[in-house]
Amino acid sequence: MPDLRQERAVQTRAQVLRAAAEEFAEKGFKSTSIQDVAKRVGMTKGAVYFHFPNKEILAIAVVEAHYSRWPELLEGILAEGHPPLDTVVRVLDGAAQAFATDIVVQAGARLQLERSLIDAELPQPYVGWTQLLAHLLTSAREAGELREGVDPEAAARALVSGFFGVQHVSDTLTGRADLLQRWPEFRDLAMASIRA
Ligand SMILES: CCC[C@@H]1OCC(CO)=C1C(=O)O
Repeated sequence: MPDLRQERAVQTRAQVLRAAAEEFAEKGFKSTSIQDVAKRVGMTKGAVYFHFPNKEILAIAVVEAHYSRWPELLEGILAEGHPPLDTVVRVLDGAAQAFATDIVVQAGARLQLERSLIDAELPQPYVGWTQLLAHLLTSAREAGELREGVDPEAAARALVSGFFGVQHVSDTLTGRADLLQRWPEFRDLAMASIRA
């Protein structure tokens, strides 16, 4: 018999995390209180503190949930067996979709922007994406898909900066409403410059 109490606790933690993501995405770290999160999820403050002893720990959990999306996304695309450069495009298109629609991803991005205001050890931003793309772009070079002279590490850094900039500009100007139009504009330019 599965431990129903354990199952309940896992569900409650997930509900609190989502409510916190909605609050953080909307108002930012400083303007969000545990009380706001509790009210949003329809629980007592004590119930929230049981899962997350303070707001900093809650912010870390939201940022970690944000980053947990990417290995899942990559796994699904790798299973489809596309050539490496096509995989790069699909992974970044998937990330754009997530930034446009996933409140946990949006909250994680905002918390990372506010990291200097948060007294917590948040994961270092951008490095995970850079390593992921550098690995795929190295495979693309080995498969002859990259233009002569394109360095996979440099291209990975440029793609991460470009993607970050596009989603940030879109968020600032339209709350990411135009992200799925704006992202392909940059993507097509960038891919044309590195494709063999
Ligand atoms: C794929 C671009 C990188 C991505 O853009 C926003 C953000 C949030 O911190 C990112 C990260 O930390 O890697």
